[in-house]
Amino acid sequence: MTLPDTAAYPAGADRTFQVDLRGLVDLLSHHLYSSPRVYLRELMQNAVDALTARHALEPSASADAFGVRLYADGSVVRVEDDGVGLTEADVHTFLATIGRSSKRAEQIAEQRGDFIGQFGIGLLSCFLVADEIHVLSRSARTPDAPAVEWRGRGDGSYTVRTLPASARPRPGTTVTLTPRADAGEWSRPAQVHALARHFGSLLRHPVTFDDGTGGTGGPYGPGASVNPEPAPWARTYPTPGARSRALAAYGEEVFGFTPLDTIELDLPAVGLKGIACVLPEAVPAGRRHGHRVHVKGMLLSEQAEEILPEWAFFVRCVVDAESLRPTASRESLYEDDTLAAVRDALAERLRAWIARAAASDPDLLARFLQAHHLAVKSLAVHDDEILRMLLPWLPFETTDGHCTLDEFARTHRTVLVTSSVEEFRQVAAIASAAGLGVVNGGYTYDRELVHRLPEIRPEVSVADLDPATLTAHLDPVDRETELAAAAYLAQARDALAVFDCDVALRTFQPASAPALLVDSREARHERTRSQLAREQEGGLWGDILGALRQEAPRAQLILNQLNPLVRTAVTIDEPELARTSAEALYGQAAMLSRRPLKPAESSLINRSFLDLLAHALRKDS
Ligand SMILES: Nc1ncnc2c1ncn2[C@@H]1O[C@H](COP(=O)(O)OP(=O)(O)OP(=O)(O)O)[C@@H](O)[C@H]1O
Repeated sequence: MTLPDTAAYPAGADRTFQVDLRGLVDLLSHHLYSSPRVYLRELMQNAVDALTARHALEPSASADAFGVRLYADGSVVRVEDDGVGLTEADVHTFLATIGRSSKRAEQIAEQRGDFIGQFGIGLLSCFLVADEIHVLSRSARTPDAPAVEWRGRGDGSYTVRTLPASARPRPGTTVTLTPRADAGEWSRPAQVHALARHFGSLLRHPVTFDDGTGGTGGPYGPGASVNPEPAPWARTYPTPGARSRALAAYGEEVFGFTPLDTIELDLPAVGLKGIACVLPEAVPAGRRHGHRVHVKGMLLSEQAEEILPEWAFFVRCVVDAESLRPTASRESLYEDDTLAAVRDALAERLRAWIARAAASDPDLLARFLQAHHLAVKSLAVHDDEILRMLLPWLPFETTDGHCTLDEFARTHRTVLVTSSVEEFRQVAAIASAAGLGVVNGGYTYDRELVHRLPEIRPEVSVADLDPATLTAHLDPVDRETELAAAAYLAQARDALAVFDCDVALRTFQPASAPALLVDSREARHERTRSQLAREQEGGLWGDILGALRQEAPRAQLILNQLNPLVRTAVTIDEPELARTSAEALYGQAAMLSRRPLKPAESSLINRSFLDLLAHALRKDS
């Protein structure tokens, strides 16, 4: 089908895109803005940008010469500023042209960083709560220009008319919205006041709020200040202690927890100031927290993750920066070189705080590590400096209980480390009775970190604990005992051959432990693979598994000659009972290792228990 050309557009002529404003607003409200409440942030931000432009025009004016006045009485919301204002031509160019912003114009390119807005779409957010935007403005750049009135409607139409100067005697702009009934939630006076405080409490220009009651009926105004005090880090305090208490109290007010400590942030190069609050409790590793980011005082994002690296999940920050660039939604930051540099510099500040605590405040360091040792471990793995500073202080699970590596290395010049929690559980009691110092390397980062201990404590050596190391530390029994037990050991080996398990007799403490099953997870996997390969012999799968087969290390059941039960067991001359007792000892040692049991092992435990019970009952009857 060919569309007929209208007379205004001869065939082949260039045409102009039409914009369906309703569709565009719908898109913004569902995909760009998190909530209709952002309309107030956008209006306040435009007012603040207009003040910035006015100050550039009149540099000698004092900082509080120009301000912003908010008004909400339940039926209208008004934002009035003493900013640079607009002429009729400006209105056509900027207000009525979506995507065009005066803050991006060529001639002010060098000043662009002074403004928060730049995309030319922020005003559209007003359509989230109202069908019409009413603007009354008077230009400070062209003081003799008349006042101008613009009415923009959600259907895409607008009207402009000029008014006598008396309609707005002083330069500046007033934006008035009459919120729809369905937007009442965002336009009630108390709500507008709360939103204004939320977004604007750190703004540097005077911002006031009026609820239209003339100060008689309502809690605000006229002229109640939204930002009565400068940011807490910009105030002066009588003592450093008073300062840090005030910053901690602010952190608590903003985040709802009492910080373990408050770290001041100050990066003059990007005009950034703020605080990082150290969380008093551990958070799951890798959970990133949103930080509150203000740009030129205006709260843009409460969920900005980008300003700190991933490892810094033990703090939440509030910062106010001059030259970070928000994205169009304002809810995150534009990833550019400045943001990368800010992230690095803030990370450096956090490291410096850790270093200071390590060097001069052991109590703070201990409380910090108690809550955040996991975060610090993840950091130390990649950060040599943190590793050097903090590795000796980090807690580990060892055969001497939970202690720091430094404490542990004082009594164990050779530190052995297991590769899994399960191996540690198997050997801990026996290794410590044998005088070996073992650290549980099974938790994330731990084995890697323990192996790096000699970098900072060269006198200490670290080795992986394998079954052979442990067995070598268990005392062999004398020849005579070994010979006397030989028959029993042979029967036990035969009974346990199905589990690829060897049996040996040693003496070790504690004497109450009858047997120790020395095995490693890798060895077990290797044996499972070999077994599968044997079962599938000849098939394609069997060939593949067979090709992968290595010399599978065997498990070892080490019987304890010091244990009374074992002493009796090795003298059993009844073959069936000897087998059953060996199986029972194996089953008990496997259960003690707390690793998951294979079905064959569970049924072995079951069977040996019943056999032993039957044997005991037979004997009694
Ligand atoms: N209070 C105001 N005073 C003077 N000019 C204003 C005011 N509000 C809006 N404008 C003009 O209207 C233009 C469009 O505003 P809008 O909020 O849509 O976009 P922006 O602020 O430029 O960019 P962004 O989409 O990033 O907010 C602005 O660039 C500015 O020229």
